[in-house]
Amino acid sequence: MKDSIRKLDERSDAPPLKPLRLVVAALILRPAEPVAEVLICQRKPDQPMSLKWEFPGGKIEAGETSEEALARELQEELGITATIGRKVARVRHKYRNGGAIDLQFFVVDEFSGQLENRIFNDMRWSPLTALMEYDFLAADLGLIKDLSEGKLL
Ligand SMILES: Nc1nc2c([nH]c(=O)n2[C@@H]2O[C@H](COP(=O)(O)OP(=O)(O)OP(=O)(O)O)[C@@H](O)[C@H]2O)c(=O)[nH]1
Repeated sequence: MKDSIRKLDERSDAPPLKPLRLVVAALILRPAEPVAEVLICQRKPDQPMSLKWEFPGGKIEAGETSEEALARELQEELGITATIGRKVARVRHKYRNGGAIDLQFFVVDEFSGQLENRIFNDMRWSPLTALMEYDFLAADLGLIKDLSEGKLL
């Protein structure tokens, strides 16, 4: 008993934990030969983790479902109205700055509106098999390996 109380006390000296950020991202697909293509986006030079590639999306806000949050983000970032499809992956990742994220990926193969780059440094369609050529955010690495090897879709 004494032991566990001491351990709790020790822990209270630690810096406060950063809250887990709940994030959703989209694999927007379009048919192509010989393999389907997915939309990838590059972060701006002045953002944290600058110039890394990621999938469009962002943080879930209070009161939103994952799908609602993703539809909102795609409207804000790309100007499209997307139909959010099935969830294909969920990963937890701790970045070195101490921030942890819980990231869910959904397929989108239907949207209306004209795709428009509103916030990214660059944006392009990549064949699934070419994804490993891009410098992606660390949390995405397992997913892009699976996608590039045809394991997930
Ligand atoms: N949209 C998106 N975010 C991702 C991916 N992978 C990944 O680690 N993230 C992280 O998830 C968070 C998404 O937050 P956000 O899009 O709302 O805002 P942000 O980049 O300005 O981040 P910040 O508010 O933490 O500075 C970021 O910290 C981003 O680095 C991904 O593939 N897509």
